[in-house]
Amino acid sequence: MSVPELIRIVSRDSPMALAQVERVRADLADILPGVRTAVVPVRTTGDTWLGDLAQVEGKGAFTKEVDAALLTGEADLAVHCVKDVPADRPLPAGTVFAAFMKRDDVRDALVHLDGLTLDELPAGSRIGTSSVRRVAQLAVSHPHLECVPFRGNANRRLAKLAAGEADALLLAVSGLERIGRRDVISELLSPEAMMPPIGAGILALQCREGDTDLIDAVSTLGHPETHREATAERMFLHVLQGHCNSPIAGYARVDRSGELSLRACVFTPDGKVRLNAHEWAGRLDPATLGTSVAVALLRQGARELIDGIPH
Ligand SMILES: NCc1[nH]cc(CCC(=O)O)c1CC(=O)O
Repeated sequence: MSVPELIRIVSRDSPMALAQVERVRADLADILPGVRTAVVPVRTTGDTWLGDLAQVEGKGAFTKEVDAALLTGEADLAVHCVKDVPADRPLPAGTVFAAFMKRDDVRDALVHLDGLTLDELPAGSRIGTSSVRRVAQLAVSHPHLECVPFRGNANRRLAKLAAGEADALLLAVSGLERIGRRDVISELLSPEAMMPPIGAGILALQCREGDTDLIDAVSTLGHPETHREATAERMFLHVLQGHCNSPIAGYARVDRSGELSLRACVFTPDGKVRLNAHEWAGRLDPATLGTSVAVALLRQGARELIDGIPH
C-alpha cells in the first residue's frame, strides 16, 4: 500500500474549519507534491444545534460526524481542533492521531467593537459566551460584567455582536486569526487572566489506523513540542473525567530549555472555588505528567467539586 493519489480531507464546514483545511492542504502540497487533495465538509450536531450543548450529549458534538466520514471511508484524513475532541474517552476505535501541528496562540481575546478592555467595560455589560470555563473565571476577575449565552461559529457570533445581541465577546485568538479577523480583538487576555482550555490552538490530523503509509506521510506535519503538550493536557483531562458543565482549564508548555510543565485548574461555576496545580515533568513522560497533575487536583477534592455541579 502507498499514499493514495487523492487524499480526501473531512472537517466541519464552518469558515474556521475550512480555513484550517486549507492550511493542511498547503502543507500537504509541500511534503507530497503530485498528490491531490479534496475537501469533504460535514455539518456536525454542534453546528446545527444552537441550544445548550449538554442536551445533545455535548461531548463529541463537533467531531462525531467527522469521525464517521473517516470510518465509513468517505474521507481519508480528518482535521480537528484538539480543543473539540473529547479527552475523557479514547479516540473512536479504528482511528488514530497522525500529527499534532505546531500550536497557535493559546490565549482568549476580548472582542469589543469600540475597542474597550475588560477593565474599561461599564458594569452590566453583556459578555457573549456559553463557555463555563470563561464564565467562571470572568465571574471572579470582573464580577460586575454579565455573561449571556452565545453559541454558533465565530463568524456567526461576530454577526450577532454587530447586531447588538451582546456588548462584547470572548473568543480564542487562534480562531479569530484563522478566519482573518484579528482586527476585531480589543484586548489579549494572558493565560493567567483567562486560563485556556485543554488543547487550545492545536490542530490534529486523524487517520484510520490501518492506513500506515498515509499516517507515516502526514506525521511529518507533526510538531514534537506540541505533541508533548497535547499528550500531557489530554491525559490530564482523561484522568480527571469532567463533564460539559465543569469548568476546567489548563495548559502545558515546553520552555526554551525543552522542559515540559503543566498547569491546570478546576473551578466551581461561579469561580469562587479554584483548585490549582502546576508541575514540571522532570523525568516523567508527558502522559504521566498529565496523570500526576490530575491526581494532584483529585487530592484537593476535584472529584467532589466536579460531581457536585449539575449536568
Ligand atoms: N468551541 C469552538 C472552538 N474550537 C476551537 C476554537 C478555537 C481554535 C482552537 O483553539 O484551536 C473555537 C472557537 C473559540 O473558542 O473561540
